[in-house]
Parts: sequence; C-alpha cells; structure tokens
Amino acid sequence: MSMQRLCPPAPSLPVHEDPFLLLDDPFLLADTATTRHVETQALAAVQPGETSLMQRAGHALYRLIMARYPHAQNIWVLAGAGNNGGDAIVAAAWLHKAGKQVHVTWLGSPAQMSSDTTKAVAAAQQAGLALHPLDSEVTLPAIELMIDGLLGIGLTPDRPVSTKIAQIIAAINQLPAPVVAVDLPSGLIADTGAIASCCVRADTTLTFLCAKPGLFTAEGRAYSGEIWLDTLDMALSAPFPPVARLWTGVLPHPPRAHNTHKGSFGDVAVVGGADSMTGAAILAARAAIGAGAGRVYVSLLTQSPAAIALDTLHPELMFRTIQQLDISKLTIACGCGAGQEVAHVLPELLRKCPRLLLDADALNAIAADAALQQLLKARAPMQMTTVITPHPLEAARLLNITVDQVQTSRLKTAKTLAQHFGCICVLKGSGTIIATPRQISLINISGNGALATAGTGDVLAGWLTGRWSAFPDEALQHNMACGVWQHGDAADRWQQAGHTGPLPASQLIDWLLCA
Ligand SMILES: NC(=O)C1=CN([C@@H]2O[C@H](COP(=O)(O)OP(=O)(O)OC[C@H]3O[C@@H](n4cnc5c(N)ncnc54)[C@H](O)[C@@H]3O)[C@@H](O)[C@H]2O)[C@H](O)CC1
Ligand SMILES: [K+]
Repeated sequence: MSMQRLCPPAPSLPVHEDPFLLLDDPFLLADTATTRHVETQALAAVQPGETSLMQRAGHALYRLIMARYPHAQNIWVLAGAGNNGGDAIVAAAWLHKAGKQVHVTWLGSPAQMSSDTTKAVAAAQQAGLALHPLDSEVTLPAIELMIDGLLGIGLTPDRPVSTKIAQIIAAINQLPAPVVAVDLPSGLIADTGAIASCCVRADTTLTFLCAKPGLFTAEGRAYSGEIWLDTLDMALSAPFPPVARLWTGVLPHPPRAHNTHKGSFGDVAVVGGADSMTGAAILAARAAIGAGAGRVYVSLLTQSPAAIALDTLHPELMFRTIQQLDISKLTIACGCGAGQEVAHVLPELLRKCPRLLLDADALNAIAADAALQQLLKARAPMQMTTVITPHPLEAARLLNITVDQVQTSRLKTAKTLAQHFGCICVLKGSGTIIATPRQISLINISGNGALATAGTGDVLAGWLTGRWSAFPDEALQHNMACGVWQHGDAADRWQQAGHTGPLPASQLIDWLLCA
C-alpha cells in the first residue's frame, strides 16, 4: 500500500479494532510525537543506497500533482526552511524535469539545512532549477498551481506563525490557483486541527507516513481539501499507539426479519420540547422512528394547554406524560428543546433509565448542577449506559472551560468528558468525535456545512437513540459512530445533488431515510 485517498474515502471500508498503528491501516491517526517515532524508525530502516524518505515524499508529491493537475504548467513552489520545504523542493525538481515552468521560493539557508534537505537542494540546482529567496519577484506569467511546503509537523503549536510566513500564506490564499499542501496545510496544527493564527487553504493535501488527526477535525476539513496519504513504502516492525481512528461508513445489518414485530426493536421516548420549543422534540422523535425504533413516545415538557398531542404528519408518534411511561424499559433521548424544565425530570431519568442519551438543554442543566453531575457519574457503576451529544459550547459548560479550549483540543475534550462522566461522548462539530472512557476515539469523516442549521442536532439525537433501540447488541461506540456517519452522509448526498444552502432539519430526516 503506498498512496491512497482518505477523504472523501472509498466506500465500504473495514472496521478495525486493532489498538496499534500499523502502516497498512491508513485510518489510524497518529499524533506528532508518534509520527516522530515512526519517522525515526522509518529513517533507521532505510538501507544505504535506498532512496531517502524525503526523496520518496517529494516523488509521491510529484506523482499526485501529475495525476490531479496534469495541465498545470506554471507552478509556484513555496518551500520553508525545514524538511517540509525539502519535500517540496524534491517535487519541484521532478516537475522541472517533466518540462513544467517551476518557480521555487525558498526560505531556507545552507547553514540550517538537514542533510536530506541539503541533498534535495543540491539535486535541484544540478538539474538547473533555481531556488529564489522570498524578496525576488515571482516571474511566472500566470500561476496555475501552488505547492505549499512552508510548514509541516515542525510548526510550533504554541506560537503564532511568523509575520513573514503569515504574509506568504495570505498571498497564497488570495490567488485563484489551486493549492497542494505538503503533509499539512501550513499553519494547521497536526494534533488538534486548530490553526496557529493563519493557515493555507489547500485544495489537496498529501500527508506522509501516517495520517494526522488535525486534518480531520476542528479546522482541518476546511483547510485540507481532498486528503491523500502516502506511507513512503515503509514496513514498520514496532507498532505504535494511535490517537484516534477515522470512521468512514456504516456496519452492515441484516434486513429486518419477516417474523419480527414492533416489540423487536424497542421503545424510545423523547423527553424535551418546553414552551415554544416543541419542534425540537418532534424532530428527534421522527428521526428515532426512522432510525429503526419499534415505538416512539414523545413526552413534552411544555405546560401550554395548546401543546400538540398529535403529529399529524407522523401519527405513529405517541404523546405521553413522563408519569405515563415506564422509564426503566425505555431508551430515552432527553434534552431537545427542553429548556429549564428539564432539570425537574433529570433526577428520575438519571436514576432509572437504563439507556439514556443526553443532549442540549439536558447537558446545560447538568453543567449547572453538581447534584445532577453526581447522578450522571453514578450511572456507569450501576450498569446504566449514557451517551452525551454536546456541541462545543455545551462541552465547554460541562467542563467549565472555554469554547476555544474545546475546539483547540477536541480529541482530549471528548475523552475527558467520556472518562469524567463514564459515558460515550459524541462531540459535535466538523469532524465529530465519538469517545469512550477506554477505547480508541473515532473521528467521523462525513458531513459538511449544510448541517449548520437549527434542528439538525435534534435529528442526530433522535437518530442515534433510534439506532440504539433497534440495534441494542451492536457495540455502542460503533453504533453511535454509524449513526453520526449517516447523519453527515445525508448532508453529503444533499450537496452532491446540487444543493448549496443549509439542509433543513425536517428534510434531513427524509435524506437519512433514503440512503
Ligand atoms: N524527516 C524525514 O525524513 C521526513 C520528513 N518529512 C517532512 O518533514 C516535515 C517536518 O519537518 P521539520 O523540519 O521537522 O519541520 P517543518 O518543515 O514542518 O518546519 C520547521 C521550520 O518551521 C519553523 N517554524 C516552526 N514554527 C513556526 C512558526 N510558528 N512560525 C514560523 N516558522 C515556524 C521552524 O523554525 C523551522 O524552520 C514533515 O511535515 C514532512 O513534510 C517527510 O514526511 C519525509 C520524511
Ligand atoms: K505544508
């Protein structure tokens, strides 16, 4: 296995439970420390006379450019002072040999080069390719492609990008030509997907050795474009622990058998919908029945006598008060549009409901009340299972940190929440994370900005609860990851059908149902 596209992924990918990073499983993600280990081991494994890793990386980059942008003649290569720049210079030399008009701007200096970069620079110059300092004019008639080799995993995450590089990044982002990023878009932090003050907006990213989590969550998806991985033909002897795994599809289920009935797929209740927010609970309930639950009850928290008692479009939904339900037998989604009233019902639900998904206002109520937090923590030791589905602001409230702290460490935040409350945490946002206290975290790959509209979170809560009810024997983390993937996939199909705006939540359910 050498080069392959990770995002958008190929269909029907296998699910691995292997807790170690092996280079034949491209969907395991490594943080920078692990990548450096892999790099050290890979460097040691290169035999004298074999091509260096930098040569392999540069040649892989060249091949991808020739395949993806075959008609680009005038190419501007931006090479930083480190090995990321070295990779770009190797590719530039190949492009030059192939007859392309290549202009290289190089920020490095002979005094500060790694030995691989020294060789790359010498080889490029021998081939007749000039490396220009930053202040020289770019002479290409019209740039048709840019190669971003400014910064890779050597970016220091805790300081802003230097002014000089920030100016180049601004220039790259203003030009209309497509950008191919080397290893990472420059400015993206490999471990988190946060950006260090500014970042190249790439159309294609070719990452090396192992895929990095930052490409797939937080700002990563927005800045990386199409993501490719090249493992540089390394076969590593020692496995390393991955930091997360990409989740790229659904697990197959047998079709609903003939001799089943509604009781075979469990009962769901949606508890939510305070005054003027009943729609949120209805959306969740409609999604739950669509996801496969046998029966779905709606328990509205509104006190309004005018509250609906029938969903005329979905008369299969049953409206009951919470007192009319046997919560010890239900899978419950609680919180959608639930307002402050939810605090009154949460103690009972937290104590008695065996399978409880908490969303939105339920999470806000728990964040504000230490006693509810204790009740939530007490569930796991009593074999009661909880899924929480916070968006970044709700996650921040639960941990008493800022949204920025959540978004600059999404993997860590999701894991902390899962461990702290003994639950599965589905941290929403671009690159949704599905974390458990002990298993490897999953990063969902599907979805897009069409989901950034009111009610789509309620649909997700209901959809996940419906899946939980319908497939109670499926490993819960995988079950939730499948549901998250379907939710994003519906939005991807919506865009592929030519829609450019938001996907209204009620229509999202229709798109989920016609997968
Ligand atoms: N070693 C190998 O064989 C391979 C490496 N590959 C590529 O190498 C880079 C990582 O290279 P490294 O030299 O460690 O770091 P960078 O090139 O990413 O950057 C170092 C460079 O950047 C400066 N710097 C750091 N932080 C900032 C900042 N905030 N603002 C401005 N400048 C900053 C730092 O001072 C250095 O000058 C990896 O990504 C791969 O592309 C290949 O994978 C092949 C094998
Ligand atoms: K880069």
